[in-house]
Order: sequence, then C-alpha cells, then structure tokens
Amino acid sequence: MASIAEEGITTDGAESNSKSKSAATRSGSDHANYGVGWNVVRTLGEGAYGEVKLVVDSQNPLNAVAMKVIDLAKHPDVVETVRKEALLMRMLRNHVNIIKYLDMRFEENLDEFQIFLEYADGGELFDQIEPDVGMPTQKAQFYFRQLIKGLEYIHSRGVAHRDIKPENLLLTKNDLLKISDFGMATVFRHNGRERLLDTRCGTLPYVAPEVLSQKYKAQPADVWSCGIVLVALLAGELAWDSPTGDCDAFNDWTESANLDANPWTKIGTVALSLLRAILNNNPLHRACIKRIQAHPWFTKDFSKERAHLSRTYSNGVANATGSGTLDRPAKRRKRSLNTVFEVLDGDQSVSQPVPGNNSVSSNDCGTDVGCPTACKRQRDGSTTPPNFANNSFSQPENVDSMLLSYSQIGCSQSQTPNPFQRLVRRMTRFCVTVPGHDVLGMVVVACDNLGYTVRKGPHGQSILTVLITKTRRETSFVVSVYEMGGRVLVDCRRSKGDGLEFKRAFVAVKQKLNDVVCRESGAWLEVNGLVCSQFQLSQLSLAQD
Ligand SMILES: Nc1ncnc2c1ncn2[C@@H]1O[C@H](COP(=O)(O)OP(=O)(O)OP(=O)(O)O)[C@@H](O)[C@H]1O
Repeated sequence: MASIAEEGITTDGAESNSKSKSAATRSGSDHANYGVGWNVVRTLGEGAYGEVKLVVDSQNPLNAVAMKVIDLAKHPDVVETVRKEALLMRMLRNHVNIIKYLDMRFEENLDEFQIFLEYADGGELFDQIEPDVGMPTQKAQFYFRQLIKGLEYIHSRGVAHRDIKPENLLLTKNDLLKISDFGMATVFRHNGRERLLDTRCGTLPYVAPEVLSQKYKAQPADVWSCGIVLVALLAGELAWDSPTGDCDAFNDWTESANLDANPWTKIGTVALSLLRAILNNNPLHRACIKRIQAHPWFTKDFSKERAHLSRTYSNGVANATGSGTLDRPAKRRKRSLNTVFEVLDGDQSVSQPVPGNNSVSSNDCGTDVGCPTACKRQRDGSTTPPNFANNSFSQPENVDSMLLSYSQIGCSQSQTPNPFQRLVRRMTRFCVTVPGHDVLGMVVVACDNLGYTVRKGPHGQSILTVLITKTRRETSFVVSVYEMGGRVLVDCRRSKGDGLEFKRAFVAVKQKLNDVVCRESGAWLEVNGLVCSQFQLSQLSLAQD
C-alpha cells in the first residue's frame, strides 16, 4: 500500500542542515564495514526508492544484515529524506522493538545510498495475519504489547513514526516485533519543546482523521494507527479505506452505527472497548499509551482463559461462557464447539505452563511483555523461541531437505555463492507435487483467471511478478519457484501495496493450484533464518563449534 506524503519530509530543527551526500556517508560508521567479505544474498523487499537486500558475512554465514538501497540515479531528490531517516533510526537504536540502525554509506560507483540495518529474520507482521480472520487473541495481544512498547520508546525520544502499519512491523525468528521504516518519521519534541505537525503523511487506512485536515499532535496520531493495526490483527481486515466523511464505514464507527457488521463482529467486547478508546476522532480524548497499557484487554492474561477453556472441554462440558472465557464478540456467544477448538488449536498447546505478564524474562525471548508461549529452556541453556508459526495458514509442508543453493536463489553472477542461503520465514509458501516449470505455468493460468496481470522474470528465471489489478491501491507480489532434491517450493513475497490484499490474492492462487499442493506434513527446518535439512544443520553446528 503506497504511503502518502503530501508535503514531503523536511529536516527538523533537531538535526543538522547539511545536504551533502558525504555528510550522509559520515552519519554513524561505527560498525563493521559491510563491504569486503560480505555478500548480497537475496532481495528481502522493495522500498520506495530501491530494494532491501540480505547481506551475509562470508566468514560467518550466521552474521547477516539488511541493506536498504536508495537508487540515487532514479531518485536524485531523496538525499535529504534518506539522510533524515538514517539519523532518526540512529537516535532510536537502543530498543529491542525497533530495527537497529547499523551503518550508512554512499556508494559512489553505483550512485546509491546504502543503509545497513539489523536483519529481521521472521518476516513481516502482516504475514502472520490470516486474511478476513486475523489471529488468535493471545497472539494479537503479544504483538500489540510489543508495538506499544516500541512506540512508547520512539515517543520518549521525541520522534513520531507516522507510518505505523503491519507492513512496517517486522519480526525476528523469536517473534520479537521490530518497528521499521522511518522514512516518514520526524522529530516532534526537542529540548522539551513540542511542536504540532502539519505534513499529511502515512497510509490512508491507518492514518488518523486529524492528520488529513489540520495541524496535529504527533503522539495521538501514531496511537490511532496502532488501533487500526489491532483491528487488522484481530479481524484480518481494515476498518475503513480512509477516516474521512465520504467513507461510510468510518462514518458508521463515528456514529456507533452498524457495529453488527465486519470487522467489529469478529472482535471481542474487551478489545472493542480498547478500540473505542483508541479510535476516538478527538485526539485530545484519545487513549494515550499509558491508558492503553492499563486497559483490561492489554493486561489480561489470555493464556489462563485458554487453560480454563481446555479444562471445561476436556470434562466434556461445552460451556464456553462465564467468567473464564476468551474475549469474544457479543454476537458470537453461541459459537460451536468446533470454533472454540479452532481457537485453541491455533495457538500453543494448552498444557504448556501459563506465563503471566512478567513471567518471561529478557533471558528468554528478549522482551518483558507477556510471551504467550513459554520459552522452553534447553539443557545447554539456550531457549526455544515461542513458535506461533504452528497455526499454519499456508506453511510449507513436506520439505525435509531444503538447503537452497546460490543458483536456485537466482543471485547475479557477480555475487559469491554462499551455502547457507536464507529465506525469510513466511507463511505465503507451499510445496507442490509437479516440476517447477509446470507450476510456473499453472500460476500464470491461475492469475489470468483471477484477473491479475503477470510479468515474467528476465532471462527465463523462475520468477513472476503478479499485479493485482482488481484492487484500488496497486498491490503486486513476486512468485519464485525453488527446486531442491525432488521438492518444489512456491514462494510468494509482497512487492508493493497492501499486505492483506496480497494475502487474499495468495490464498486465491493457492486454491487454484489445490490439486498439486503437497498435503502430507514433513520436516521444514528453519533455524536462525536458515532453511536446511537436519543433517546440514548438524554440520553447521559442528562448524560453529
Ligand atoms: N531490517 C530488515 N530486515 C528484513 N527485511 C526488511 C528489513 N527492512 C526492510 N525489509 C523488507 O523490505 C521491505 C521494504 O522495506 P522498507 O519498508 O523499509 O522500505 P520503504 O522504502 O520504506 O518502503 P515503503 O514503500 O513501504 O515505504 C519491507 O517491507 C521488508 O519486507
């Protein structure tokens, strides 16, 4: 989903006025030089001004960073914008829920800026949202708490993000949420003095109403966007296209009308009361971060509710109501037994220990917000990360030996092969029973039927770009096919636009290919972002020792 930036971003008083590229080059080279000995492995995503690439240390393949490339030949006017983004990220680099800024340089030969960032090896948050469904309450709460914690830190440093949305919330393999993309961020408080903002920026469905119409306070505007993210997490859809008077869905919310319609019917009553406090048109009355953190939905221990439900059903008593129920929408009180079990199955085992809000120390999953899946400590002292990926929406199945080689990834010849190629954990993948060439043809036909436009990759590469033409906002995704040891993996990655639209399109394409999608489950090993077989993993750990 494209972001809007009506007035462009200007440098604020808190920052240097230098506009030179060399100033950008100097802005914080206090880390390793990611040049010699580092290899570009693959493209992680596409940004507004260029690609974001995965760069791996050839000496230690477990050392990886993300390199955001800004193509100055194509975008000569963005020097100042990019420099500002890097400076702000540098100010914010000491928080577990913010993508850590590492370095920046101007690559003269290529005429590009390169910003080096901590690599988030767990994909994007939107990848965890099932379209039109959302995710289990407990999981949504886990991510939302981290989002609010990260935002609290950003605001404490006097910075407004201004483009909070699931596509800009990245995850690590341990399910740590990392706020990223500070391309629209700005300083709103400097030396204790706060200023109102007037740049109309953000992404329409997520933007607060006042941002479109008047000077606005920074913090309530970001809080509003978090509210829309919460709707997406809980309902798998957005509340409205834009918070404006010509949008019926927004008017209904403002007038408390039609709350029997989606997305609200999918959202529990306690969550709805939190959303009421956050999505308040009046920024002065809108819940602040402290109020959000004190709200019953935010503090509630849903894992205890889950255990209660489990006991109830294991006794054969189908009583899902009463004091110990999950936060469920009023309209869904009469849900079927199956529905409740779906909720239970979708998350961690109910027999696991029930962590409270403070039960997870930073030694475990690295955050002090309540991790709903207890991190299991191993004999060697390491921990197993909370594994939310188990509520597989489209997790690859039946891949028991998959170490993707350099040539299969499709890197250019100038890049050095690296045996430990990484794939971002992603739910928008599946394995098929037919050869790669055949499945590509099938994807083309499926997309044609669905009315999407398909562009083939250059030089006969196993890559397609699919433009979802039906949607108002331009959304596209890239389909890559990998063949390995008789297995064929179809990997879909959002390239541009709305994450939820992409997910819907993915589901539609996968359904069309239903006859050839692998059914049986198998070992899909992905550790530290590596996709490989058990044998290859053991070799790797020997090498590390
Ligand atoms: N640190 C990172 N680790 C892993 N993937 C990343 C990282 N940074 C960016 N990406 C991937 O690249 C994509 C684009 O990055 P980013 O959003 O920062 O670019 P942008 O130019 O700001 O794009 P936008 O058009 O959304 O404003 C992200 O959606 C994500 O998939």
